[in-house]
Amino acid sequence: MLFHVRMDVRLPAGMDPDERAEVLAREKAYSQELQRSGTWPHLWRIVGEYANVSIFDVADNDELHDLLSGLPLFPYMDVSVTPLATHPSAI
Ligand SMILES: O=C(O)CC1=CCC(=O)O1
Repeated sequence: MLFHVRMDVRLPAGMDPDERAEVLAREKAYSQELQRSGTWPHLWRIVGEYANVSIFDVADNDELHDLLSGLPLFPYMDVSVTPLATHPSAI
């Protein structure tokens, strides 16, 4: 199943710089592992925003929820999920 996911990152302004760097490094490693496995086939920056749009390819809602809630940045993001179906005109 494919899902469109938008993530808006909202790190606290006063966050400790070392803690910020550490969580960002863990986020990068986590997302790159999922990208390599094909579970996260698209990850795009939204121009002018600290946000991304992503496509996830997972078995079901529960797998997506587990992956998203495991993101190191999950406590610092607003996440919006849109399930995708096949468009009848798609070729
Ligand atoms: O910077 C972001 O958009 C948040 C994020 C998701 C995966 C990643 O590596 O960073």
